[in-house]
Amino acid sequence: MPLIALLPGDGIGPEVVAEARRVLEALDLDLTFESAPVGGAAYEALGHPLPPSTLDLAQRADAVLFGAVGDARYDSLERAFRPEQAILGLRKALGLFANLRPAKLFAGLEDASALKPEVAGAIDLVIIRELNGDVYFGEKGQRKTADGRREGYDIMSYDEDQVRRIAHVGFQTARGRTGKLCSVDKANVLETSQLWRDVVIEVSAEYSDVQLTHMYVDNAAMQLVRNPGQFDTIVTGNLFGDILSDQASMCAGSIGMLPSASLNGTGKGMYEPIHGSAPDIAGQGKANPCATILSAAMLLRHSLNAAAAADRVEAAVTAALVAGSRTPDLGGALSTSAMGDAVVAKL
Ligand SMILES: NC(=O)C1=CN([C@@H]2O[C@H](COP(=O)(O)OP(=O)(O)OC[C@H]3O[C@@H](n4cnc5c(N)ncnc54)[C@H](O)[C@@H]3O)[C@@H](O)[C@H]2O)C=CC1
Ligand SMILES: CC(C)CC(=O)C(=O)O
Ligand SMILES: [Mg+2]
Repeated sequence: MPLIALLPGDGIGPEVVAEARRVLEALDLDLTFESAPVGGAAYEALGHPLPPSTLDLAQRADAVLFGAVGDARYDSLERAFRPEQAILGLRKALGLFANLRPAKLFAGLEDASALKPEVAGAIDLVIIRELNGDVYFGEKGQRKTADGRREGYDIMSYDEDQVRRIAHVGFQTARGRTGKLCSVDKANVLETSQLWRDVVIEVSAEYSDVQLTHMYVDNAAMQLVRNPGQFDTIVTGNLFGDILSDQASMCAGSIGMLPSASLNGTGKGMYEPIHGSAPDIAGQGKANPCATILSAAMLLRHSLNAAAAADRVEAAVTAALVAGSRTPDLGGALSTSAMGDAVVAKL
């Protein structure tokens, strides 16, 4: 019986994870669930954002369903104790180097997109974001310059093995879709990106069936709103992927719609919406649970080998949206749990 670790976290995390759990339970798949605190909730309960008991559960489980972490009230803590360190720590400890962030416009959401309907309608892409390296995991700190001024620093780096393994994920993903891979970097300025580009080109020799292009990240940000339909698979680093996926979400209607899968090549994975803990709407029943429900579908597909069940969940989300079910971010008035009800009713 597969064990799913539920790590709801902070803010809207518990609200959206509760709905995704209901959807998974409604499938009657014989899953077991175990929950543990993470982020600010874990700091309050156990004095650390990623306590050993939570990490142990994540390591024992077949898959992890994660909500979100973070709240301004922890922003003055020493960095090691801040909620966000929990998500970074889990990604590192579980070796989750490949983050898949699909962005497509669900039927009927053209009016929710920030783009013109005819532009938004073409969006169907996946961002493959490297998740274990880059500036997020480099040496960082604050120090004093020789003349006594404060200076902050974060080292950006990738080694060739890190780039190679995510490049393979990019090429393989593109191969399974329309065969177009766009590698996004900043090779005109950054040495980290130059190595990235060189290694991606080397790996491309093994994928002659995939059409590889390169784009600078600033242009990619612009092209995503100008013509998102030109992209199929994007492979990029941790920082650029983080930013571009939030942007892509709004092209597709709402940040409350985008799921993600974080994988390490073993079949085990962590699944989470791309959004954060949204303190501005937490506790008000306004959060859109679809990103987390769709993350649960990715969990079924990638970790439990249950593609038919994943298809069922995705079809139920589509059917609920087509029937007009909308949370406030999509221009509707349904509460988080009413949106969950609408999806469960369509399973
Ligand atoms: N993976 C994680 O746990 C992440 C955590 N964070 C943390 O979350 C906290 C808030 O960060 P923000 O920059 O405000 O980003 P955020 O993604 O939490 O919120 C940005 C905006 O999107 C809205 N939003 C987000 N999810 C939504 C949903 N499901 N339905 C409807 N509206 C939604 C929020 O209300 C807010 O206006 C911070 O502490 C941050 O560090 C941020 C991003 C990812
Ligand atoms: C809080 C960050 C570490 C994570 C983030 O913004 C993301 O993964 O999208
Ligand atoms: Mg982010």
